[in-house]
Amino acid sequence: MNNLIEALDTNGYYIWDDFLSAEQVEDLKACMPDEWKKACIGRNDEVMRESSIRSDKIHWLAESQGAAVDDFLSRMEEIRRAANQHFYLGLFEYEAHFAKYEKGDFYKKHLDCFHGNENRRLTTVFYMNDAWNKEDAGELVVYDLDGNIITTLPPKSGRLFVFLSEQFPHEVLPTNKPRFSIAGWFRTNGVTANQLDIAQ
Ligand SMILES: O=C(O)CCC(=O)C(=O)O
Ligand SMILES: [Fe+2]
Repeated sequence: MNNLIEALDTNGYYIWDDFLSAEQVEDLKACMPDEWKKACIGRNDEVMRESSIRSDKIHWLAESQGAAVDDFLSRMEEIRRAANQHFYLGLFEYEAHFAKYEKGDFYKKHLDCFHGNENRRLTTVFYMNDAWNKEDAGELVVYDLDGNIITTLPPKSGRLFVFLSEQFPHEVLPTNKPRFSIAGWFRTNGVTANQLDIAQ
């Protein structure tokens, strides 16, 4: 946890390898649904099924989806507390979804705090893909606000990537095989009536 806080302070992001064990990853994958929804982009009142921007499918995390999900959410709660304690970020909510990218799926360059999601402050992406090889592609490419590439991350099992949502545009390159992850966001305030989370 100290490494995370230090790296966020210095660089604004942190790559936490082996955040969960292989066994824990398997338990989490077992909590994934049989049915997935096409991911959306846009404000709640003008939700676009914009398959030219992203083509993954998602399923929101909630309580009672299994012990592994509960454990994952409590680990995120620890991160939330530590971030608040050190940075006074005032984060008080975490929302997250499983994401499934099938062969050819991608998510073009974007910031996570776009229209209607301005209160997303800290992003987490957790990967659940065993034996990921270079030819499998599907890397996360992370940029700074000037457009320079900061890092290119294979979606390696057990890896948690944490970054300040407003500072790092990023994209998921088309994957050559099924790619599973949990993307999540710590927010600064609650969801209001006319500004429900947009990605459904
Ligand atoms: O899966 C990833 O590597 C990142 C996903 C992402 O950028 C998002 O869901 O906003
Ligand atoms: Fe994103």
